[in-house]
Amino acid sequence: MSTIGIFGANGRMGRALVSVAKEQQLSLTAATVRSGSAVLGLDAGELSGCGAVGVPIEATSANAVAKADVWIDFTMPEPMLAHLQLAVAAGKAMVIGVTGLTDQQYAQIQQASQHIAIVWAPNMSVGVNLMLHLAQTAAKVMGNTADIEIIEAHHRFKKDSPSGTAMAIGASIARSLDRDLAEVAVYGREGMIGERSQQTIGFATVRGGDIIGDHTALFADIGERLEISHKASSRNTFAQGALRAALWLQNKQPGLYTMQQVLGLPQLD
Ligand SMILES: NC(=O)C1=CN([C@@H]2O[C@H](COP(=O)(O)OP(=O)(O)OC[C@H]3O[C@@H](n4cnc5c(N)ncnc54)[C@H](OP(=O)(O)O)[C@@H]3O)[C@@H](O)[C@H]2O)C=CC1
Ligand SMILES: O=C(O)C1=N[C@H](C(=O)O)C[C@H](O)C1
Repeated sequence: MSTIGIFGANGRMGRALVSVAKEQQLSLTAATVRSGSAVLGLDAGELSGCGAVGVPIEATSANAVAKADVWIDFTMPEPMLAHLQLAVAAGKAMVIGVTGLTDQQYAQIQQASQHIAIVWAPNMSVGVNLMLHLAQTAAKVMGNTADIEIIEAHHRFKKDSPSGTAMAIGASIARSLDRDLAEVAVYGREGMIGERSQQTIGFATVRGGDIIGDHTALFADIGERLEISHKASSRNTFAQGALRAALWLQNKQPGLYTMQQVLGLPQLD
C-alpha cells in the first residue's frame, strides 16, 4: 500500500484527511505545514482532533517530501504549485483538490503531469462526480429550450467564487451543448439587465456560516423545471475521495487523471 503525505495538514481539509486516513488505517507517513507555523512538532492526529497518529507535523521541504509515496494537497494555488515542484523533483505522485486556479496555474499542473502521476479534481465526492454525468444528460435533453443556472453555497471562509465544482458543472454542460463557456457564462446580475438569453449559463454564489458545499444545476423551461442538487454534509466525504485517489495512483504512469477515472465512471463528454 502506498504511503501518504499531506501538505497543508492544518487546513480544514488537511485535518479531515488526517482523521479519515486514521479511521481507514492508511499508511500516513508525513504531514507538513508552512515553515514558521505555530503547529510545527505537534502530532498530526492530535491537531486534527482524532487522537495521536505518530506523525509529527513538519515544515514542507524536499526532505519531508521524501517520506511518502503520494502527496495530497488542499492548500491554495500558489503554495500548491510550490509543493508540485517538490513532488516532481522527488518523483512523487500527487492528488490535488485546490480550486480557484487560473488557466496558467492549471497549465502548470498539466506540465507537471508529464513527469508524475496526478489526480486533480475540484470535487472528490462520488455524488458530485455522478452529478456531472446527470447534468450532461439533462443538458442534452432540455438544454436547447431550458434556461440553465448553476447555484452554489459555501462557508464564509471560502476564497474563490464561483466554486471549482460550479465551474466544472458549467463546463460539462457547455461541452454537451457545444457552447463555449467563456462566451455564455453570466456571473451574477444587477440592474436593468434585460431579458435572459437562452444560450447563457448563469452562476449564482451564496457564502455564509459553515455550509460545507451545496451545488444545484437548474434547467428551467416554460411549464416545468428540473433541479439536480448535491449537498455535502461532511468534509470527510471529500477526504475519502482524495484518499481513494491517492491509493488508486499507486504504480500509475505519469499523466493527469480525473476522479471519473478513479471512481470507474465513464469519461465525461
Ligand atoms: N476538491 C475537493 O473535493 C475540495 C476542494 N477544496 C479546496 O481545497 C482548498 C483548501 O480548502 P480548505 O481546507 O477549506 O482551506 P483552509 O484555508 O482551511 O486550508 C488551506 C491551507 O493552506 C495553507 N496555506 C495557505 N497559504 C499558504 C502558503 N502560502 N504556504 C503554505 N501553506 C499555505 C494554510 O496554512 P495555514 O494553516 O498555515 O494558514 C491552510 O492549512 C480550497 O481551494 C478549496 O476550494 C475544499 C474541499 C473539497
Ligand atoms: O472550499 C470548499 O470548501 C470547497 N471547495 C470545492 C469547490 O470549490 O468546488 C469543493 C467543495 O464544494 C468544498
